[in-house]
Amino acid sequence: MIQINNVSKIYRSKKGTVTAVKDVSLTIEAGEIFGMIGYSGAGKSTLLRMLNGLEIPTDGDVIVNGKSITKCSSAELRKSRQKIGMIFQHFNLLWSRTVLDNILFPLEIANVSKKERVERAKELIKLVGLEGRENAYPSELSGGQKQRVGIARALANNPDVLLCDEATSALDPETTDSILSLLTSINKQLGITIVMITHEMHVIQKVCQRVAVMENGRVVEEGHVVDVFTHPQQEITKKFVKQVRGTDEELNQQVIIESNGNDKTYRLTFKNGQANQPHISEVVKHFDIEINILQGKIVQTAEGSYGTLTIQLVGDLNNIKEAISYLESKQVEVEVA
Ligand SMILES: Nc1ncnc2c1ncn2[C@@H]1O[C@H](COP(=O)(O)OP(=O)(O)OP(=O)(O)O)[C@@H](O)[C@H]1O
Repeated sequence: MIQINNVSKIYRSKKGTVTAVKDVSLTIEAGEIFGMIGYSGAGKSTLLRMLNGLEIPTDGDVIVNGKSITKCSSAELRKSRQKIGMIFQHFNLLWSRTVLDNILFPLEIANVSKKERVERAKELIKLVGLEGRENAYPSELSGGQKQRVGIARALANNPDVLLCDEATSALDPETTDSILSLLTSINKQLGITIVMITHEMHVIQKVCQRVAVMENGRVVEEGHVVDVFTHPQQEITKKFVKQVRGTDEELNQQVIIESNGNDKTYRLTFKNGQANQPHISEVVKHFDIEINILQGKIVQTAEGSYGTLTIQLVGDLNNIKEAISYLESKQVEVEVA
C-alpha cells in the first residue's frame, strides 16, 4: 500500500519559486492499477518521482509498504527503491548494452550472482515477449520493444510497485495497446501495484481501476474510473472524459418523433454489467411509449463496461414516469438531458 500524506513540493531557484505539488493526500491499495491524469505542468511527474525518492517532498510524507520514503537514510532508500521499479516515456535504456545486458544491469547492482541473474533475465525476456532479441541493441528495436526492455529491467528485482511515467506517450496507438495489455497481465500475474501518470484518458480507461485528476499541483478529483467517467465533477475532468466519451454537441440531432408536449430527452447510464441487458426492449414491450434513440455509446474500462444512451421518450406522461421507474429499478441511472 502507498500512502501519500499532505505532500507538497516547492522548487526554489534564482528565478523564483514553483509549487509543483500542493498538499496532496492519496492512498493507493496494494495490487491496484492507479492512474494520475493531468495536463502538462500539473505536477504528475513530480508526484510520481516522490514515490521512489527521486524527489524529496518539501512537506508531507510518502509511505510505501509501511516504510517512509522521505524520512529514511540513503542506505534504506536504496533498499526500498529496489522494490519500486520505474519505466519512462523515452525508455532510458543503456544504448551500448544489448537487451540482455540492459536487463542484467539492475541485478548486477543488487549483487545477484551471475548464474541467478542470467536465469532471471531470461525469465523476464520471456515474460515481456522479447525472446530471440536478447542480443539486439536498443537502436535495433522498435519503440514498443524498447519499452518491453524497460519493463523487464524495472521488474528485475521483483518489485512490489511499478511506476509508469507517461510510458506509452511516445508510442503509436497499436503499440500503446500492446504495452497496456502487457502491464495489465503483469499486474494480474505478479500482483504488482502499478501507478501510472498520463495525459491520455484512454490509457486510464483501458487499465486503471482508480484515477486521480491533477490540476495546478493539486488532486482535484479522484475515484473509481467508472464513477469518474460517468459523473465527472470538475471542468477539467469533464474535458478528459470527453476525450473518450464524445461531446454533448454530438447530441444535436434531428428529433424524428413528433412531440406531443410530454416528451423529454433523457440520458441513461448503464453500469455494473447493465449495458449488456435488454432493458430498452423491455420498456418498449411493457409500457405504451415510443423511444427515439439519439445517441449511444459503450465504453470498456478495466473494471467492466459502462454505457450511456440518450433517448427521447414520447407518450402519456404517466407511462413515461412508469418506464423511468422501471429503468431505475434495474439500476439504470436516468437524468433529464
Ligand atoms: N526541477 C525543477 N525545478 C523547477 N521547477 C520544476 C522542476 N521540475 C518541475 N518543475 C515545475 O513544476 C511544475 C510541475 O511539473 P511536472 O513535470 O511535475 O508536471 P507534469 O504534470 O508531469 O507535466 P509534464 O507532463 O509536462 O512533465 C511545472 O511548472 C514545472 O515547470
